[in-house]
Amino acid sequence: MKEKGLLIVLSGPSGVGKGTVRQAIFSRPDAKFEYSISMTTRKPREGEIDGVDYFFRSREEFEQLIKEGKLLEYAEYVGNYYGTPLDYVNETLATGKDVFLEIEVQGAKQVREKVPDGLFIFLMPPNLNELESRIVGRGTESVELIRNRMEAAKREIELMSLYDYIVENDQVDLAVERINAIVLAEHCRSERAASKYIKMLEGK
Ligand SMILES: Nc1nc2c(ncn2[C@@H]2O[C@H](COP(=O)(O)OP(=O)(O)O)[C@@H](O)[C@H]2O)c(=O)[nH]1
Ligand SMILES: Nc1ncnc2c1ncn2[C@@H]1O[C@H](COP(=O)(O)OP(=O)(O)O)[C@@H](O)[C@H]1O
Repeated sequence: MKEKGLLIVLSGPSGVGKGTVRQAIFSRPDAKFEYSISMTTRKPREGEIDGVDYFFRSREEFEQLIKEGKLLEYAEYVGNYYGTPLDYVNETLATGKDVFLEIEVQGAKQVREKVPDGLFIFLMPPNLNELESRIVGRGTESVELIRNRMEAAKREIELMSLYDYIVENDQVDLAVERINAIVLAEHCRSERAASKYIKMLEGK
């Protein structure tokens, strides 16, 4: 039987750079993980494609999926639902591939409870001033909302003890290297996983 893949969860406070780091990981031709495309009820932004960036669904459709137990986790974030399709994760892990989730902290907490042997990585800002500049720099929020975001970020940072590793996102490329190194180290911890990794290096 094939050894199951590793479930890798990248989370962290809003505005820390989760989406940016995830895109950098998957824009590399040698990306070793499978990205789980999330479902959301938020409207597509310009250039976003259904089935590539997200599976865009109506609230009714999303609530039906919740009822049917089709989501590994879900959360409501700034007025929209976001969730991880369960079947894709299970089926991909069963083929021995590592699955990568980039999700906000409430969802990550649910995954920690359901998949305790996953690899949980918390992305940290270098400091709170820098986090605030990134939220402001993104230009999507009003002054009032930025204050709320900063308060929420402090509460989100308190949840970091639920994670296996903390990665500082001072520079995107460095954060990507750290994440890749952590996954490699995790594979080396178990002998069976190490033999799987050797097979991967051999291209089998
Ligand atoms: N719980 C959960 N959060 C998700 C999922 N997919 C994306 N997110 C998070 O939802 C938040 C909002 O994402 P998005 O609307 O793309 O806006 P962004 O703030 O520009 O990244 C980000 O923190 C994502 O990490 C998911 O499947 N589940
Ligand atoms: N290492 C970094 N240094 C400087 N700016 C960054 C870095 N990582 C992300 N950013 C910027 O911070 C803002 C928030 O990033 P984003 O990926 O949307 O965060 P999140 O997905 O965690 O909410 C974006 O404008 C992005 O370009």
